[in-house]
Amino acid sequence: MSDAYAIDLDSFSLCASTADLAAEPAAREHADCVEFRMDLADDPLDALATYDGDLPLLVTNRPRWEGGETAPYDRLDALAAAVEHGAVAAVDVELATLRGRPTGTNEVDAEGLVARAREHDAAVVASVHDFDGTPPAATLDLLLRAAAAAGDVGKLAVTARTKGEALALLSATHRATGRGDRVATMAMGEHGSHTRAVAPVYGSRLGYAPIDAADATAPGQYDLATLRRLVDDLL
Ligand SMILES: O=C1C[C@@](O)(C(=O)O)C[C@@H](O)[C@@H]1O
Repeated sequence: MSDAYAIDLDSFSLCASTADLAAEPAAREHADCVEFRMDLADDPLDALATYDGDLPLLVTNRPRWEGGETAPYDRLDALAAAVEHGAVAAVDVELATLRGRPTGTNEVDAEGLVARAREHDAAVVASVHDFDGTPPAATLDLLLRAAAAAGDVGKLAVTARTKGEALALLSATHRATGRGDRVATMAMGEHGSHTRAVAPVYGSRLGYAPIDAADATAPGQYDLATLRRLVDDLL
């Protein structure tokens, strides 16, 4: 990564989530970075090769087993190639991968990917997603602690089936920040939308929003301009 493209993980950064890097100019007004969803793009490495936008990139290549679209066979290799790009400031790696989930035919394993990221000064976002619900408080604490230890920031996206579950995620975020863990949190789904605006108040370092609401990459996301306004009003 070149210094011009750093993402500040010591304060809140808002990522415009997109599968189309050509949309970056439209994100500049409100976003601090772009989450490039490589798994949703047609030729992600080609798109990266020609990227010359202003915003730093966080690259994500989500496998199907964690709610994404990538077939597992080449996804870590593609991420390892991506972190060599000067605009890539961070890479998302699932905690399950970092914990040794088999990586199949990839030449690069999780350790190799992290080493490649380090070589190129790209931060590692260790991520956990629960698309079914929100685990009990003790599990939220364990997951956040483990994710924060495994990456430069530990990200936890759960699904809030009730407002109470959304509140449980906010409380876990508050506890994690209190014990010094660098985390990013959000509750997916209708009951969790407000956590995207409020979690940064409790220390969440990353938020995600589509430039247009129609292109949401997760349930319950606000569009980019709305989340920027809400977060800025609260922080
Ligand atoms: O992991 C995340 C968080 C997210 O799922 C969300 O709920 O905003 C959106 C994804 O694009 C991103 O990779």
